[in-house]
Amino acid sequence: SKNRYPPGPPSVPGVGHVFQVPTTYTWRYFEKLSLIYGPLFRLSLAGNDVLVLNKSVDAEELLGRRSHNYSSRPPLVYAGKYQSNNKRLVLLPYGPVLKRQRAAFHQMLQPRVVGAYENMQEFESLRLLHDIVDKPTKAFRHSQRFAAALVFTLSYGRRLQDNDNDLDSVITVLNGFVCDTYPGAHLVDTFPCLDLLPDFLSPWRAQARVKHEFEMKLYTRLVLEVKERMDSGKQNLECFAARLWERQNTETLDLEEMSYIAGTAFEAGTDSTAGTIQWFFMAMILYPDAMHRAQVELDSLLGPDGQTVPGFAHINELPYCFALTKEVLRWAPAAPGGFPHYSDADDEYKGFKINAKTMVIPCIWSMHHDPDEFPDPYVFRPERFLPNGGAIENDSLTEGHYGFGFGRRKCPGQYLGSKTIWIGLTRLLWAFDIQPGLDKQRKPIIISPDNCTSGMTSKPIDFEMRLTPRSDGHARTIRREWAMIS
Ligand code: HEM
Repeated sequence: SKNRYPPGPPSVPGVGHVFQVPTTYTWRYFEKLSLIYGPLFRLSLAGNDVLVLNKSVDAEELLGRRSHNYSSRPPLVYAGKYQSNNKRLVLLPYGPVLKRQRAAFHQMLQPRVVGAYENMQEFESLRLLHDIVDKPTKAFRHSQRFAAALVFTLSYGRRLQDNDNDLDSVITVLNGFVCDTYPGAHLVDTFPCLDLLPDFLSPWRAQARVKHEFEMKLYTRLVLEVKERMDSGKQNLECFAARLWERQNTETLDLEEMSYIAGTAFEAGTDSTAGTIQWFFMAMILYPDAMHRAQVELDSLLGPDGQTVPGFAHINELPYCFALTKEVLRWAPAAPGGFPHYSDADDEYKGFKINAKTMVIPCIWSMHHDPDEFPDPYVFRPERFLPNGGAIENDSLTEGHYGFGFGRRKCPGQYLGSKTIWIGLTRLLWAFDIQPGLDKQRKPIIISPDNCTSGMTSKPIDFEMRLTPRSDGHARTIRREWAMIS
């Protein structure tokens, strides 16, 4: 029948599944439902249709091949209208503003261009190693700084200051934003009629506006600083914000939009990249055999004495490190619940009706733990990505998993992000033995991937670990190389 909808759990008249869908760790709930109702199921949030996709074939078909219909985002009153003044790329509906902003991203982040950032990635990853040699207990913080420093330089054409004020500010923005955008986080997003209530009955509105002002102050200051440096003519600035100022002559980008475009690169690139590195630390503690195999590969190429730091020049000769990077992106996707897409028109798929204005959630967690596609999906096993007799040159860090999303909304930072992860992980594996922290009885502290944050992105909650240089030679090389370039 034309009116047959995908299956789903029984719902309550009027509100649908509003009170059944948890507001945290939703991907785990979706995975459970998919075992009962199948890979494609439907929920209703107070009359708004939600379609959850748990198999990659369905996501590739709907969000990929039918992307003309599934490339919008569900309207968010709190985070979209009030917090972002409808200008933040990641929440924009499909249309001319989104296309303009994505074109700006594409100019800076397309595969042809990202090769030019390798020096910067090698520089910052050496700093990461040096920071850890200096203060090994702060590895989480160092990995956050590593991720942020790269996108900061790319966005604003200068290095992130050592006092880290800008890093702290963007982390404050992000910690709020990844929760505020989560489906069900704010009642007004489920019941938009609440936006009709006056301010004195809607304290959330003032709260969202305060957040807007905070992030505007930060992002506007940063793009205006770039303009000042351009006007002073002292530097030939090669950065995202400078390109945006140049485009202003031909396009109508207002200051707020420019601030959000550059700021989005800073925030989107920091959170997901740092989170992935933190998941890597956990994987190495839980699966030490994978770490040792990668170290054997590195030592047989570069020698065991730690005299040569691996770099992009070695990427094709380190297939296991390449596969390990992909396995981290699969095993613990940075955005496990996926970013919701939104349909524009009615559609039919596999005999099911999909209404216009359906929120379509590609549950990356379920797809990456689908045993038909990834046998033993909960086990961390880089071997599953080892090129089968083929050469690594023909492989890609962004293919074979769904960590960067789908279709026309697929992550524009995927090429930069995946290479940042590769250089970060490969150098960490070369430099350190990563082991669990010890409790008071000197027994290894047990850690679990279940102990993670919940929001649009997810990362492990900070845990104790020991990072020890693999030899004095490794530590000496890191100090020497850093002294030479810093
Ligand atoms: C390991 C690193 C990264 C991961 C795992 C990741 C993952 C994702 C995912 C899953 C999406 C949603 C795609 C969809 O809607 O289907 C996304 C969107 C986005 N990412 Fe990334 N990302 C990473 C790094 C970056 C970097 C480095 C940047 C920028 C410099 C970036 C900028 C963005 C932007 C702007 C969007 C929104 C795109 C849109 O709505 O059209 N990401 N990312």
